Amino acid sequence: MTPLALQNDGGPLLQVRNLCASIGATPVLQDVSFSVWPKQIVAMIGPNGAGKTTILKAVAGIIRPVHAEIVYNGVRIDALDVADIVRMGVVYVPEGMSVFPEMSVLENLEVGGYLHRHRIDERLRLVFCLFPELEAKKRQRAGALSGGEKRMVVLGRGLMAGARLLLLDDPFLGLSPKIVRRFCSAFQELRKSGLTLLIAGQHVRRILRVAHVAYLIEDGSITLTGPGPEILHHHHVIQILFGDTRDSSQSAP
Ligand SMILES: Nc1ncnc2c1ncn2[C@@H]1O[C@H](COP(=O)(O)OP(=O)(O)OP(=O)(O)O)[C@@H](O)[C@H]1O
Repeated sequence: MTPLALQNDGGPLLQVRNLCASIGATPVLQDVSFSVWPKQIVAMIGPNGAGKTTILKAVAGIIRPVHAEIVYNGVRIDALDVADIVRMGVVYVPEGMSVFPEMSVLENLEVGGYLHRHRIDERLRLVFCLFPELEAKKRQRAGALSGGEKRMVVLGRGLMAGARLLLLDDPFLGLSPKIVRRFCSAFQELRKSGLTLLIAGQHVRRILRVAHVAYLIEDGSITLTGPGPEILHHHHVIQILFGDTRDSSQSAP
């Protein structure tokens, strides 16, 4: 896999400071600050409704924060449009398996690359290298794919957009343990090739096992930070996310 170049001077790739966001009149995030370093896998975990998706969408420019300073690769992005943020390499990959069902797998992937048409072949090679089954089915209707394959297309579309920082919203939702393992390997491959991943979601054990750094979000604020495997064993995380006092690494998922 070809390494992807980034102009980073050794500092954080993404710095979010004092992010406050509301949905309608309801405050959802309060003073969220965190950093993501290049080639890291960073996790955002927390109970339902804690604000994980809102953080990803604010970074991607999909939700306009009430207040924030968001710096990506040395450039302030919190007032930019979504398309400009995508062009810089920050790509939000939504949860779910939404594909254009009547279009082919290849056409679905090409839709993701419309902002970077000149490097479409290189990105297709990356997607097909990660998920050879998509290459084998590239002329088939995307609507006929399995759930796991559709999820590969959704991630593939994000890669086709030229992602350097992938914002992955609940990437394991609805997937079998076998496909979850495939995606974990794909994430590690992407990281080795130079990408940085910010993963939010409910499959906490899976996510924390691959995360260099994890942030626990509760009621719109960061309440705990640490290396992924350490957070997995933290008594507060076990209590609020697993609802018991057993060692969280021992049970599925
Ligand atoms: N479209 C919306 N309209 C109204 N409230 C919303 C909307 N989207 C999110 N919210 C509220 O914002 C808060 C944060 O939601 P968010 O989706 O960021 O949480 P989350 O941590 O990603 O949750 P989950 O793990 O359940 O996806 C929740 O209280 C939610 O009810």
